[in-house]
Amino acid sequence: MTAPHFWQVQSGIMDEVARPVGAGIAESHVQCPVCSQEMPASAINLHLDTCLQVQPASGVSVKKRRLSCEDQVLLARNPNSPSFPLFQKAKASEYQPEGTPTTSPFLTTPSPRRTETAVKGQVPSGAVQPPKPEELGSGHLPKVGFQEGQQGEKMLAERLDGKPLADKMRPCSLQDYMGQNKVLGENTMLRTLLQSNEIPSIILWGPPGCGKTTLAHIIAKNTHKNTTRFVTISATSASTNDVREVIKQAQNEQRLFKRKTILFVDEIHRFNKTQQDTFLPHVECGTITLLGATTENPSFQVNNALLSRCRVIVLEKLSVEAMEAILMRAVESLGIKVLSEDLQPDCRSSSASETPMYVEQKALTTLAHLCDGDARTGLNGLQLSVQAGLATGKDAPANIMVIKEEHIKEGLQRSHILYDRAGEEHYNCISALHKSMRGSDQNASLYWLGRMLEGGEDPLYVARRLVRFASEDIGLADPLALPQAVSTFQACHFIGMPECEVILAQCVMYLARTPKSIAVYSAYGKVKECLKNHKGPLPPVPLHLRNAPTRLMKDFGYGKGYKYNPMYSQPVEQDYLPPEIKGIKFV
Ligand SMILES: Nc1ncnc2c1ncn2[C@@H]1O[C@H](COP(=O)(O)OP(=O)(O)OP(=O)(O)O)[C@@H](O)[C@H]1O
Ligand SMILES: [Zn+2]
Repeated sequence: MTAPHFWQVQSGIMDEVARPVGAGIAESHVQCPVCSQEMPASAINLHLDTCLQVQPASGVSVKKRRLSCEDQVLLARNPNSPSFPLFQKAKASEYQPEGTPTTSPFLTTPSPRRTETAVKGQVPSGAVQPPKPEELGSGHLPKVGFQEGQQGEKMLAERLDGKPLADKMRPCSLQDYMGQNKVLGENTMLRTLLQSNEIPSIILWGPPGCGKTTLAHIIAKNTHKNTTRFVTISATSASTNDVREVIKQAQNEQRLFKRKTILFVDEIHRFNKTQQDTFLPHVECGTITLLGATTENPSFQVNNALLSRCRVIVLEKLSVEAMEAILMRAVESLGIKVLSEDLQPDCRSSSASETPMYVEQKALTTLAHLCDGDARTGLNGLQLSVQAGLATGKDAPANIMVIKEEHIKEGLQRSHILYDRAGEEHYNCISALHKSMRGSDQNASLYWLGRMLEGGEDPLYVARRLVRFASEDIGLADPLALPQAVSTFQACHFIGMPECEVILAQCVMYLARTPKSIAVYSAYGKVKECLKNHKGPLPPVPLHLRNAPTRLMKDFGYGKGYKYNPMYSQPVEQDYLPPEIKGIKFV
């Protein structure tokens, strides 16, 4: 999630000051493994370059030095080294809010956002037009170009420093916004509205990294700059007071300057219903145009009154083609060349004056498939792979660096599978598993199990569901199912993931194959129904069914007339239900 820890205000007339909500966030610090010096995570790679040269390359121990010479070399050159990914990952996940001062040379070049004021008034109003070169936003990196060998590498490393690549590549115009044709294609409602400069309140609903935040920014950029201002808050960090403050400012702007406010609320589902209510009157009277983004089904998570005043736009996971286009644009911006399968890099021309890195077309395609429609995962995966490539160094004979499929796979961890343990996806998948087993489809059942486990689901959560299924859907058709499921639960409890996955798979297949019966489940349902619908006091337990452990109870007639079945050789005629409900059939 993009979830900025502060809110920022942008306006076409002037860039208003971004005000942090709560304490500002400090950049995380890491310790240099070579000299043990502490520094911001964004500075570690540059520092390592010099630090490794300054430290003597012998085995002699130096004060404060912790790693051997071999360790340093491994660390610097080998992406498989256990300590290697630490830095890369810390860098990739590290969040740098807009405007945070940074030492990265890349970010000290004027960013298009900062030059925004210079181009005000030139932005075509309304209509979606190709951006002019000077308007190209932060989504365009200056290309690395053809640099002298080592220097080219260094430049590339600098391009990757600071903010995650995904943030740097965020498109600023619909031109660079890939996919989502169902909602943005020709003659779609949204495109028409954008072209006519009519922005309604909108809730953007879609999986992580599909472009909700990006689209909101593009929409905001498309509106009349001098009649609208754009404010961003994130429901993960903003309080109700922050919301009130935004609304107050919006009212002032409306009153004093006749300017409307577009308020983008990221992860709007994180606001509770009362907080959502705060917007309501202001959305209704038009002081605020609300753009909300959510990964959760808005019909559960967003206030009904608010929902009825917004259009819900459903964004989908990005297609593989859209992902490829997004990756290609990033690769181009970084000055990395793409190697198609038949095209081998020319060793002679890849001398000192060439761009330092290539990426195999196949590797890009693999990445586009693996990131499961999440552009942020895709771009960050690319960033990790390039950084790994830079650390590995050039291939000796050809003297070039090539990012291959295996580097990509290494860069992406299993977390790429779209699975939200707390959210809707969690319920969708368990429901799909339950229904597949009920339908005796062992194939589909196994698939849904895999989706959950590979996505990081708690195996005990799945096991508990299997226990319930064994009774609810199988019951007496196969009374062995229940002990199977209970054993599965216990086994998962003993051994945990990943070993318990096959145990769960065994049980899932057993439950899918075995005969089903809901007789017990529905019979018990009838009993509950009967109890719920009973009018007046519940009938007393018939005296003959009561136990009579004391003299007094016997005197009251407890147990009187009870026929003890084993004493009879014939079936016994005896009522076991109170007379009031005699004759009701549950089974
Ligand atoms: N349709 C797209 N076209 C081009 N780039 C995209 C697209 N969607 C996402 N991206 C890239 O992925 C990054 C993350 O996208 P964005 O923040 O818009 O996702 P999101 O849907 O808001 O995700 P989350 O719910 O996790 O906040 C962007 O910075 C951008 O670089
Ligand atoms: Zn150091």
